[in-house]
Amino acid sequence: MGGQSRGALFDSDDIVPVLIEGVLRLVWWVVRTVVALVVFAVRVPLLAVPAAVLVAVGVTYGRPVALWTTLALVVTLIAWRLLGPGTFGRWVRPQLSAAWKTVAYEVAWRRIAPRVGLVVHDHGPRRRRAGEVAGLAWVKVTPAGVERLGIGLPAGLTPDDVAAKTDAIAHAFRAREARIAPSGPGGVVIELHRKDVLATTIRPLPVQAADRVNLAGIPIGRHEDGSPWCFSLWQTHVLIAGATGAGKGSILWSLLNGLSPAINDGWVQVWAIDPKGGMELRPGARLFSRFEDGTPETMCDLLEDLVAVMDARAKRLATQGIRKHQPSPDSPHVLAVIDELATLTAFAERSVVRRIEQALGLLLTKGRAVGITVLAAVQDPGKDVVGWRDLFPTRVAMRLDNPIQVDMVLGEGARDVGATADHICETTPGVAFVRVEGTRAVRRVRASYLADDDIAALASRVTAWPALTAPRPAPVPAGPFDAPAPPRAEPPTAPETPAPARSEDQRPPASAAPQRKPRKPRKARTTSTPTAGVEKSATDRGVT
Ligand SMILES: Nc1ncnc2c1ncn2[C@@H]1O[C@H](COP(=O)(O)OP(=O)(O)OP(=O)(O)O)[C@@H](O)[C@H]1O
Repeated sequence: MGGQSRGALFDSDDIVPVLIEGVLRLVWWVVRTVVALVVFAVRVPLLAVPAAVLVAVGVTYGRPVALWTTLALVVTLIAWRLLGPGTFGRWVRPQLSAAWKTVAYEVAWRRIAPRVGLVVHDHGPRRRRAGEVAGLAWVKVTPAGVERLGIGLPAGLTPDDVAAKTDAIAHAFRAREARIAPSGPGGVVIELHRKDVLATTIRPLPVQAADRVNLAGIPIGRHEDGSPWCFSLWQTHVLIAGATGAGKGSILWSLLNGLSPAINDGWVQVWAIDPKGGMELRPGARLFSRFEDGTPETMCDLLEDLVAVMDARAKRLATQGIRKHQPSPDSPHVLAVIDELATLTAFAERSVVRRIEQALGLLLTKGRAVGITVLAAVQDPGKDVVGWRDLFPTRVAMRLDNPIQVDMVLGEGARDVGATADHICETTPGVAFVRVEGTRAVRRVRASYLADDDIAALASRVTAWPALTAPRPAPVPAGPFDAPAPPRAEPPTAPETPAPARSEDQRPPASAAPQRKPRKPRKARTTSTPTAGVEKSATDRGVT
């Protein structure tokens, strides 16, 4: 009676088939072990190569020599750790921890993946009994201690399926947070964060007057992996959303700090509106070519003046057959900063609200191509900016009140792939989530913090060039239900000497690229920054 045992190859009790089966199984086991060793050696060369060398030394020269060699290796590593902790932390520690964590994760992943549901089952007629589990392909550890798991996805699983399980994966591996990072087709990368490397305040990056500013990558803080957080103002508009005290100001000041050499050289201008009465931006008024913190009407005027500059520039570029604006001191890139978009229209007359909305709409739809970037901050991404949100290609989610707001700011699914902006702690202002360009993945970042002294030092070493001017378009006629607009408020401290008219359409064509030219002697001039209230001549300028 030879009933077939589970997994037996031959249905027989004869000795020969049993022997053949035994030999086949042994060969299969040897092949699998060799393949596993080769895979291990490829994945963890730092462990495999020394291990192979030590085995070779032991076989060739005997065990005592192998033991002494091992001891020498360990002493060398300890000495390196003590004498050069920087290079050890950069080159050796990530490799060593990846080596042993590869082994640990190999074991743990097989247990955890099916439990969190990362498994697919066949539904066709040729059903396999066991499901196919998402496989662990590799393990890496970054110098900042982030553990990255490369996962191969079997047919039927998508990165979104893994994203939906990030909370369960984080808990299973006892990590603080798990996030999905970009990867090629058929795979996904899970990042496990065990400690908060962004817990401490980041000092502002030192900026020299001679530094070359790259509008497509202004360093303003740090990523979680320790690399610099570089912010692009090139051909984009920026929306920063965060509850009160989230640290929106730190992103703004870090940007101004990074831009300061370009502001000083005149190929970047900042036009700023502070509807909260100048609380946030007034200390940096010298950096702004235009600054308004007074009435809604004056802020509206600033936006309409910028629309006029935009239209004049668009006309000039079209006449010259240029499709993309290149900033230069003759035709600078303009960054329009609005600190608290909702307050801008909250207390204005209806007719002024309409003018503001029209001007803002024009800047957001037509400004990018002609070198105008709008950067707006909001506390509530829902009610405050629901109509504008999609016109801001770059969005930053700082500490928010609920998960719905996270998706409102960063786009649908952002919360699922790990943008837990609603979990950002109140004790870490300046922390934010941003999208990784061109992907659905998100990254956690922190902006550097400029204290009042840093802002004062920044403002003392940089002076903005006079604001561009261009003829204003005719105002939109008031509707039948609009309240009559109040007379235009005069700036409280208008400069005595009018700013030199640097009309866009009168100036020579822009140079090809933003280059630091030797400073040309400039006539004594005043800024058109009425509320700055200081006349600034070229000799006043602190940066050389
Ligand atoms: N990047 C940062 N690092 C450390 N501390 C910060 C950072 N940013 C802000 N802070 C601290 O948090 C406080 C609030 O920051 P900030 O005023 O920029 O917040 P906010 O989002 O602009 O708030 P509100 O919308 O109410 O103006 C600051 O006074 C400062 O003490």
